[in-house]
Amino acid sequence: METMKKRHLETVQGLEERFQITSQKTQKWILQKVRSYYQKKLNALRRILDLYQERVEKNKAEWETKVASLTTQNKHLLEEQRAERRRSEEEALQWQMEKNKMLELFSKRMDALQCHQATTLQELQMTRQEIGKVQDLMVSAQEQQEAKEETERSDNKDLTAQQQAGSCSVSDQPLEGANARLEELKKNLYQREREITELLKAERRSVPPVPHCSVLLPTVIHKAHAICCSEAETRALLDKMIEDNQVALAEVRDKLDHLQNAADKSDDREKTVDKEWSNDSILTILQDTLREYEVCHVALDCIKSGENPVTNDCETSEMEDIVGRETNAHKAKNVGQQLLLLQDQLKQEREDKKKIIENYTSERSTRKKYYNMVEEMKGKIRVFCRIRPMNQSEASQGGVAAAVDKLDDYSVSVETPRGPRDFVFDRVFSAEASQEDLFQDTNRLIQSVIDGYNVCIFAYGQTGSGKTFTMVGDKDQKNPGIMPRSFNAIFDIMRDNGSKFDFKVSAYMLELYNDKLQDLLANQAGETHAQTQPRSPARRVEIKRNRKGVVFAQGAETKEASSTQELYALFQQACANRHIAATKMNVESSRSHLIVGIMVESRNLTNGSVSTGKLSLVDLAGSERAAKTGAKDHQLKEANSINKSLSALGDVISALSADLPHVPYRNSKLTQVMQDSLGGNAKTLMIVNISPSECNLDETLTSLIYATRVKAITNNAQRNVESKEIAQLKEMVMKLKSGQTVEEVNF
Ligand SMILES: Nc1ncnc2c1ncn2[C@@H]1O[C@H](COP(=O)(O)OP(=O)(O)OP(=O)(O)O)[C@@H](O)[C@H]1O
Repeated sequence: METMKKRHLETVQGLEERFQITSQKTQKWILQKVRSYYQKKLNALRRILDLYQERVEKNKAEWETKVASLTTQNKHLLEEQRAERRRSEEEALQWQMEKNKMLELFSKRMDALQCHQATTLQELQMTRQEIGKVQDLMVSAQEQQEAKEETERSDNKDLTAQQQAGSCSVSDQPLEGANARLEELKKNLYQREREITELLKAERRSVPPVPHCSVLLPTVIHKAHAICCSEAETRALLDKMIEDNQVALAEVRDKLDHLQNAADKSDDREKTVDKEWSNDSILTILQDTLREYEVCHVALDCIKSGENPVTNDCETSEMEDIVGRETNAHKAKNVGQQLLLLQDQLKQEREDKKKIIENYTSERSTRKKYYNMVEEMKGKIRVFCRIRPMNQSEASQGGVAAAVDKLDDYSVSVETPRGPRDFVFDRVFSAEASQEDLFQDTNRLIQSVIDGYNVCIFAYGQTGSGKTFTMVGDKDQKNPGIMPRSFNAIFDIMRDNGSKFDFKVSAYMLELYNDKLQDLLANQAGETHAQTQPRSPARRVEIKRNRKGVVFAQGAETKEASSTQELYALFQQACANRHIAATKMNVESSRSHLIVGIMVESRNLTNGSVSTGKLSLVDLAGSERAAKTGAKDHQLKEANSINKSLSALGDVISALSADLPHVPYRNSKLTQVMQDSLGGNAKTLMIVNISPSECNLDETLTSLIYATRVKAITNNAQRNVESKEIAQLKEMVMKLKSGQTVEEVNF
């Protein structure tokens, strides 16, 4: 038992020892396992941490670059903002200066007006004095007449009926003349008084404590008009007075002769003292009246012609001759002095008027300039009008007198059977204006193209009115038009900005002939066509619009040009391919619409942004009547197609100017081509060309009405500019589309 117990204990001990050994081993193993598990986990976590750290580092670096680029951009923006502020301050200063100038002009004009008012008052005073004198004269004449009649009745009752009648009518006549003159003078006086009251009222009404040009200008213009009108009225009155005076003078002379004859005869027959006295007194009255009329006549003539009045010895003696007697010399001198005064006043008034007109014209120009600027800012299409010189055929048909007249830089007047009709445009160019003059006002738009705007310049007008001359120039290019001048201007501006921008110029040139778009650059250079024969079909050209609404010609050959010469060579190639033919109205009539598109891409070297401007230059074919141009067969077809497209253009213009919801752009290819220029996002300039001749009056009026409607259309010009990143992405897309490989780009 003891042995069994001992063995059992030994076994238990052994088991316990084995268990301990096993459990120690297991524990170690488990510990090892756990350790290696956690070690692995730790390693994995370390790797993840490393990765995260790597990423954080990378992100940090990226953010730092971004922050750096944003800081630079911000710096640029701040600089730009500062420059902008400086510019606007300068502009504000300029505006202020202009405003001050206008105020100064206004105050000068007010002075002139006040001067005019003072002169008019003086004139009134003198007219009153004159009326007083005439009234005195009338009273004394009437008294003399009554006294004479009294004497005649009592002392000389046997005077012949004929003599009585003669003397009566003779003595009544001057009174009637004087009465009429008095009435006229009174009328004149009342009118001047009314004018002055009105002027004073207007002045009181229109002068606010701090005058504002826009409020004052209409009043000033109104006053200037009123002065012009009053001057014209005064002239008319003066003419009438001279006329009446002449009639009265002739009548008095006749009567005087008649009376003298009668007196001579009666002298022979009956030489009674009473009769002599009577005839003498009548003669004296008549002679005095005659003298007065003569003096009046000379005075009126002097006033009218603006000559010096009778003041020096020689002239005084002339006056004395007119007056005829020593006793009247004194009177004549008085009249001479009055005339001198009147002359001075008249001279002063003329000078005032001249000044007012000058001020008015300069102010009108300034006003129009600012008005145009505001209109341009609003996005209004600008319209210039150009009058062509009269050609030989017009001169032979309707004479050299023009039916169209340039009133000033902004208005043109057309003489219609119903009277003159005026049209106002952004600029009006007369027949004498040179190509240079016209382009000076167009140049600003070329800068806009470089800045990334879409610009369209097109010429419109009847056939032979000078569209091609304006857009292209003459045949031998002695007077180049807008197109070649624009090419020069583009490259000039590019040269000036070469240090800040990288430029790329490309162009397409199309013609719209018989409602088909033809690519004028698709043919080989130098290849010319039989001018009226249709060309072999080239690649199909279609008009498309991009997402921004900018029109482009899909399928048209777009060629790059690196200099004016290269661009001009392309243009010459296009012109050589154009359809031109002789018509009755024009020996070189364009039978198609010419469309030149020049794209200018400018990459800003500082911030990498890219802007793309497009200049569309359009020389439209002329509207024409078959009867006038003598079109037949295929020329008639061409003319119909031209008129159809122009009528579609007219419909688009009508819809846009009337703000209709639907604009029928799709009715013609021409309107599709010009969609972004009319009511689109382009800055547009229309040049309406007109003939000066009366024989083209209907067409001229139609063109001007058409152009006036275009003036009402508003575009929404926007810059086409993209950031560096977008430009790069676009470039990549283009390369990928054309199958090229692209390098990875870090933004
Ligand atoms: N301002 C101008 N000064 C001198 N000559 C001019 C002027 N405008 C036009 N001409 C001349 O008048 C003629 C007709 O002009 P042009 O060919 O430019 O007319 P058009 O309007 O283009 O006609 P079409 O619509 O038929 O093509 C040309 O000989 C041209 O040289």
